[in-house]
Amino acid sequence: MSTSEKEIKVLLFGLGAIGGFYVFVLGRNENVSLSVVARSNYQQVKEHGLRIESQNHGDHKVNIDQVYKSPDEITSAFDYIVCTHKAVNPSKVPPILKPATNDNTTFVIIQNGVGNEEPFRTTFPNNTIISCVTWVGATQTSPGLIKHTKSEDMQMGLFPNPKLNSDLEQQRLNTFATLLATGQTIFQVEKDIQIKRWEKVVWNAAWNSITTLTDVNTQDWLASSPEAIPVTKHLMHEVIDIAIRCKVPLDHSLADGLVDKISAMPGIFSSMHTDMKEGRGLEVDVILGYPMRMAKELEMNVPVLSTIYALTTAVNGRLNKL
Ligand SMILES: NC(=O)C1=CN([C@@H]2O[C@H](COP(=O)(O)OP(=O)(O)OC[C@H]3O[C@@H](n4cnc5c(N)ncnc54)[C@H](OP(=O)(O)O)[C@@H]3O)[C@@H](O)[C@H]2O)C=CC1
Ligand SMILES: CC(C)(CO)C(=O)C(=O)O
Repeated sequence: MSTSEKEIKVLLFGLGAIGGFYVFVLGRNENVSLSVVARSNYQQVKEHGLRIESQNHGDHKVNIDQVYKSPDEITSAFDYIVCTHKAVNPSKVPPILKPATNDNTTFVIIQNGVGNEEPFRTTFPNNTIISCVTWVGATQTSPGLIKHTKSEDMQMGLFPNPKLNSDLEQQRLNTFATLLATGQTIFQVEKDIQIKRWEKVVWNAAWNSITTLTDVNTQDWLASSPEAIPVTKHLMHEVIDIAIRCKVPLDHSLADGLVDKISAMPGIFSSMHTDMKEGRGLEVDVILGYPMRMAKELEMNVPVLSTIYALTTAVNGRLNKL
């Protein structure tokens, strides 16, 4: 099928570890015309393409139709823009995507954190947003090479737009779900994706910040002192309390469940730890900052979250000066 015959135009913005994985998945759809915006790996991907080595899917060269250096080069609108950049400066990216959009463009946000949708809704008030929580474990080990572990799952759902017809939004969600199914990845469609976003942020607020602040993996952290587990659970309970006050119905049993889950896994680091090691800015705002802001607005006392937020923000400040 030639590019002009393909029916669904998809742009992926943020071609790193997670972006590389989902480009691979979407590229398995013959009817998708697939474009990417690549930055540090632009030259490599433009000249030699993108490769994935996946413990679940095998080794592949990824099908990409068009590689852009910046959205400024784009002159027509896409049906879907999949955003897999790190949310380090959440409100900076949506405005730069404007050349690739019109009111029919659906945004698909695949990022850790909470509150990620708000800057997209502010910039694009007439558009559909699909919000996704991924449990894919992946790293870009060299420009244009994505290594994917066995970890693979995703939950997705609408960030409903009261200005739009709900059938239209549902249809856009269903179409994207079909692309993921044809791409043979694991996912579930959720009625209330905010529950999954906050559940994941309880996980990330703990493990991403602790691995970054200590530079030890999760197993070594848990065994490091008798305080490690109670402190971690205290932090998780504070984030759960904030979610509940924000009317997202989490259950406090989640904290025990997440500690049991990590205890059963080999020691891992996190995407935030990778950023720290690479000297890049951290996703403090969406993982710790948004819950912190909500806690302040609601006049809640969250001593462990405040401490972890202050320490991680200091590390982020140091990295931003490098
Ligand atoms: N990696 C993982 O295992 C997991 C990650 N996540 C989440 O997924 C999201 C993506 O993470 P991950 O793939 O690891 O991140 P990476 O750092 O590997 O990839 C992000 C990509 O976005 C690009 N990018 C960022 N800003 C811009 C910009 N302004 N213009 C063009 N390109 C840009 C980066 O380019 P450049 O290389 O030039 O910086 C990079 O290629 C994050 O929210 C993360 O928390 C969730 C679960 C697991
Ligand atoms: C891969 C995983 C699930 C590990 O906690 C993650 O979300 C991250 O590193 O940000």
